[in-house]
Parts: sequence; structure tokens; C-alpha cells
Amino acid sequence: MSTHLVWFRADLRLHDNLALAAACRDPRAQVLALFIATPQQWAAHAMAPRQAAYIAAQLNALRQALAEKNIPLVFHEVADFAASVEVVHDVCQTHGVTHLFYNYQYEFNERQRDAAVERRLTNTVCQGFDDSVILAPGAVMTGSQEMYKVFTPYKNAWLRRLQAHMPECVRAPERRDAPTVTAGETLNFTYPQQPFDAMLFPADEKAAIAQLRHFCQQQAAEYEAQRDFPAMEGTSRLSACLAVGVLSPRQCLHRLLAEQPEALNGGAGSVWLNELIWREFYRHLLTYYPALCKHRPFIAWTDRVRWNPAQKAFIAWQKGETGYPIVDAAMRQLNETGWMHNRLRMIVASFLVKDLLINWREGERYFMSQLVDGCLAANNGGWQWAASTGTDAAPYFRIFNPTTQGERFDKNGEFIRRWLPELAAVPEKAIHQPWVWADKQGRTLAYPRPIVDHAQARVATLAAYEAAKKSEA
Ligand SMILES: Cc1cc2nc3c(=O)[nH]c(=O)nc-3n(C[C@H](O)[C@H](O)[C@H](O)COP(=O)(O)OP(=O)(O)OC[C@H]3O[C@@H](n4cnc5c(N)ncnc54)[C@H](O)[C@@H]3O)c2cc1C
Repeated sequence: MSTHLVWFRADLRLHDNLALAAACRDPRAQVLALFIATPQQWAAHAMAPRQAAYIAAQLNALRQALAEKNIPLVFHEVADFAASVEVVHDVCQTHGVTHLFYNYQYEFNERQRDAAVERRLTNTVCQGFDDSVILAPGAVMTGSQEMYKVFTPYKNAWLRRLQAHMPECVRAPERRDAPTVTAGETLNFTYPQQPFDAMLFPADEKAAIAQLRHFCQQQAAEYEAQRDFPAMEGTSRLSACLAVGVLSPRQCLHRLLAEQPEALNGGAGSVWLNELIWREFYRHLLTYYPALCKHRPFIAWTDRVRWNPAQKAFIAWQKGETGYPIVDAAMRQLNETGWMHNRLRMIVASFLVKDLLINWREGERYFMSQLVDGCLAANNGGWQWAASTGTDAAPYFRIFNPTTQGERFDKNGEFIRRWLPELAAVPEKAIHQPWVWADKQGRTLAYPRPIVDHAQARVATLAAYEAAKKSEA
């Protein structure tokens, strides 16, 4: 009899899980599941304690759901990836595993680990799947078989490819004809954990599917009009589910097309589809350019920018005490919930890099340490976009003005007031420059003055980037 082992990593779900479905295809096979926590590895990547708590919750829900299918989940905790290779080997030996099934992860260390596992398992057939993307890396290439470096042509090619090869979702496995499995005690790992808000991030697969359905039915058509305004609930808030694999992007695609059939033709819902394609773009890039995983910039000369080592300013940014209300409200949202609206991610990233001239890698790491949806590809892509070091990034001379960004995207200061109670007394029209108002009134505020003058910072940043660019010649 064959014994199939499904190694779960960032794919904590039953539905549309390619590795799980393949492992369960033969009804006679015995099926086991495995999850390995690697706290030391997670710490090296500054994984947020909120994300660790999210993974723990999803893992327990998955274990219960697997038990209902009579699939036992084996859990181990080891320090790092090197040790996890040995665990997989030992589990295969102990249980006489004939076939190992897993879904690919595209980050450099993860790929090295998987290659090591495949080398180590000489008596086990190993099969990997492109599960965390709609189209596999390598499926969307230029005519000369290169990875696209610019998003729009990539997107057009991606859509053409999708229409020619629409991937279907696979079903959750049937209950297996095997001894009854009980889920057992709650699993946990030693990594620090911080509670996440289950109202904001679906606590299990069922809740995630319900949230996806609700968004696609009720909100996707309005997404284009609402997505840039952080005071509105205009986006799906599914990023944490997608990051740890409680939902697959194929489920998102098919639910969107079921509710908004014109999304593929540029109609209602197409802007949301665009975001799913950005997600794929960054994942494909990471696979094609593994140096991105080592935080190398895409544009080499930007590595010569002389960054400001200012620790005080960096801490003020982290705490949301820069004196720029939109930046501070955003950072407090991040610190308190583990999530930040996309428009605000762009604003605070631009502020850190282009107003404070602090190395984008510091911001990238800080985001990872806080985000419940932290994901290397999207986070690195977002930071390199904002810092103008990435492929198809904002040009280096494009510098957001944090005051006018606030005025445009949080006109009445509704979002700012939600996160900065110390500005409660400031009238609506003054909310984006509270100190200008306070000085005129002869008042003091329990809120910092701007830590940097935007106009001066802009000039200094342009000079720093231009000096780096010139030194290339
Ligand atoms: C500096 C910076 C850092 C970021 N870090 C992360 C990160 O660590 N993890 C993460 O998932 N996203 C990251 N993003 C992308 C984006 O901000 C979030 O995906 C989005 O805000 C999540 O909210 P949502 O689920 O409501 O998104 P929606 O607007 O509903 O979008 C749907 C899904 O598409 C994907 N998506 C949306 N926008 C992007 C994008 N620009 N790039 C890649 N994928 C996208 C996400 O999976 C998201 O859940 C970052 C963006 C910036 C500018």
C-alpha cells in the first residue's frame, strides 16, 4: 500500500490545495499531513508575532478539518530549515512514506530546503506544485523567454495566457476510509505570538471563503472607486489569508469571475483582478531574480545612495511620531492591527526613504516584523517600488508629498482622527498641518512638530540619488 505525506507550509487549507488533492487522489493510499515550525528561521526573517499567532490559529483549524477527513497531522518544531530536512526524512522513514507532496515556495531559502529534501529522500517519490499562484512562474515570459520587467506588458501577456489556459480549482478531499482521527490538543510553537483581531482577519478557512464571497458580491465592483481611501472599508482584507495560504489565488479569481463576469474584459472587478496580477508579478520576479530574496536592489546603482543612519528619525517613523498626520495614523494602524491600507503603505514607505533618506531595507524589515500579511515577494516589491530601486518602480524623482497625499486620500481627516486622538481638537481644515493651526491659535498640542521639512528633504534626496546615479558612469 502507498503512504502519501502532504507537507503543509504556506498553504493551510483543504480547498483548492494542489498537493493535498494529488495526495488524496488514490482512495487506497494512506494519507498523512505534516507541518514543521522553524522559529529560528522565522526570526531571521523578522516574522511578525501576529503572523505567528495567525499561522498557529490556522494550523489548528486545518488540523481539525483534516481530522474530519481522517487525515492525521504530524507536527514538529525545529530551529531552522536545515533541521526540517531531517524531520521530513525521519517522518518518511517512520511512516514508510512512498510519496511526498508539497506546494512550492518561491523564496531562495525555501527552494534550497526543498532541493535538499528531494536529494535526501532517495526512496520516496517527491512531487511539487505551483499552488500559490494562478499561473506558474515561467508561464508568462517575453518572446525571448525573459521575465517581463514592466508590469503592464506582463499583465497583458498574463491575461492572454490565462484565457488560453484557465486553471480550475480542485475540490477539498473526501473523508477517507481510514481509522478515525481525533485532532487532539492545541498545537503551538515557541515563537513569540501576539493576538490578531479575528474580526479583521478570518480565523479559519470557512470564514475566509465567506469573506471572499462577500467581497466579490458586494464590494469588488466598487473597488476601483474606493480602494484609495483608507477611511473606507474598500479593499478585501484577504492579504493575510493569501499570505499563509488559507485561500488560494485561484479561488479568488474564480469567485471574482462568478460574481463579476466582466472582470476579465476590463469591466467591474477588473481593478481588483489587477492586484492579484501584481501579486503574481512579484512572485514570478522573485523566482526569476533570486537576488531579490537577499534584498538586493533591482537597479544596481541605487545601492550607492548614501542613506541616513538616523536612528531617532527611524524610531519616530516606527512609532507614528513624525508630525505628519497621515504617516503617523498609518503607522499606528500597522502597530495596533498588523495591517495597513495599501495607499498608506506607499505613503509611509515613500516618507521613510525619500523624506528621511533611510535605507528601504530598514522599512522592509520593520514591516515584516509587524504585518500579519507579511510576504517577502509583495513586501520587497512594495518597498523597492517606493524606493525607486525596483523593476517598474516609481522613478527616483517622484517623491510623495505627505501633506498633499493626506489631503487627497483622507480629505476630512476621518482616518487620521481614528488613530490620532491627540488631534481631536484640531478643526477639519487644519488636520493635515496641525502645527500651522496651533501656532496661529497660540496653542500647544500633545503631538510632535514635523521631524523633517518636506521641501528641504526632497532636495537632499534628489541630490543623494543623483550622486549615486552619476557614480555609475
Ligand atoms: C511598501 C509596501 C509593502 C507591502 N507589503 C506587503 C506584504 O508584506 N504582504 C502583502 O500581501 N502585500 C503587501 N503589500 C501590497 C498591498 O499593500 C497589500 O497586499 C494590501 O494592502 C492588502 O490589503 P487587501 O487584502 O485588502 O488588498 P486588496 O486591495 O483587496 O487586494 C487583493 C489582494 O491582492 C494582493 N495585492 C494587492 N495589492 C498588491 C500589491 N501592490 N502587490 C502585491 N500584491 C498585492 C494581496 O494579496 C491582496 O490581498 C505591500 C505594499 C507596499 C506599498
